[in-house]
Amino acid sequence: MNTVNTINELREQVRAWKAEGLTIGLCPTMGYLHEGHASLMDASVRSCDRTVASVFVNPIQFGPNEDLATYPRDFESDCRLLEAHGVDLVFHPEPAEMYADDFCTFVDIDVLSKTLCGKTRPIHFRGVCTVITKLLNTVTPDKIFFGQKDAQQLAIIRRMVRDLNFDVEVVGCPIVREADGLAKSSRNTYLNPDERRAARILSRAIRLGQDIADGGERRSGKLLAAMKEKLVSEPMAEVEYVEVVNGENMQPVDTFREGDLVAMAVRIGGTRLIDNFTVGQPPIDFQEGQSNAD
Ligand SMILES: Nc1ncnc2c1ncn2[C@@H]1O[C@H](COP(=O)(O)OP(=O)(O)OP(=O)(O)O)[C@@H](O)[C@H]1O
Ligand SMILES: CC(C)(CO)[C@@H](O)C(=O)[O-]
Ligand code: BAL
Repeated sequence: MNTVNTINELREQVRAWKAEGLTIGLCPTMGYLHEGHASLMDASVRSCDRTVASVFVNPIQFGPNEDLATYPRDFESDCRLLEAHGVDLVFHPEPAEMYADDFCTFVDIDVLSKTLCGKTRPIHFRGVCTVITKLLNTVTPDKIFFGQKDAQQLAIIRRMVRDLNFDVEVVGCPIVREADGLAKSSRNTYLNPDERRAARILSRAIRLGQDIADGGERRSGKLLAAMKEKLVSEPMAEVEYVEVVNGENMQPVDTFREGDLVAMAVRIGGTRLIDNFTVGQPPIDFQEGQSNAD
């Protein structure tokens, strides 16, 4: 596995592979990798001849009061995971390589970025769309892989690719969870043991929502009321939002149907966690009694 730090080196490697007729998969990440990220690498390695992973904590997608400075980083451990999962090339640029001092071109997306996480993170998706555009223009992959954990991000990238005619297939990968149901996330490392236990409430509320939807309920208000009640039963949980939105345009719906998205952001202590399910997906599985939080 090779590591490159510059756009030019990345382009050079990609050109050589393309000259050989090889297909390329791209997995963008912010590092501090776990099995959720590994599932994207595995999907790419299975279906593309070569896999590129990027490890870059993208400063322009963080708001002024967010955790850019403290975001966890461990590039050596990331490389071990990437190599073990068959990644061919890691792109690990410095911020200055991606954003020159006079950088002033952004890719912004309307409508889909105004709901859910976009309400409290108003510049976030502009930062994501801009960095993904730069990566797509450099790597020109056949496929790009994203996790369903960041469901709004995935919907936004699908729309950006469609609206701007990028010649790439966007592949969404299922949420990978801990044994006790918590969605794997780099930010889980911020949780102290009590908070980690409290964080189980997100997946419990997801499972409750799935059971209610599977039981035939179609009124968003009823579903959300039950999920909120479950979430606030955990004293450490502070609900930012729980919403039901159309699975494609991310706009709220009063009555939901298969393919719609039920998404939440919840603070546990100081840590903001997200989770979601798509209506019609099989119920999530977790072990009630046994937990790696204990
Ligand atoms: N548990 C997971 N299951 C599946 N995909 C995941 C999971 N966690 C992250 N991903 C995906 O990995 C990619 C990179 O995500 P990122 O580096 O932000 O990791 P993260 O663990 O989600 O970190 P954060 O703490 O920022 O939420 C994204 O496409 C994201 O959806
Ligand atoms: C897609 C991404 C790597 C862009 O910086 C980031 O938003 C993430 O890790 O989900
Ligand atoms: N996975 C989303 C990256 C972020 O929260 O900035």
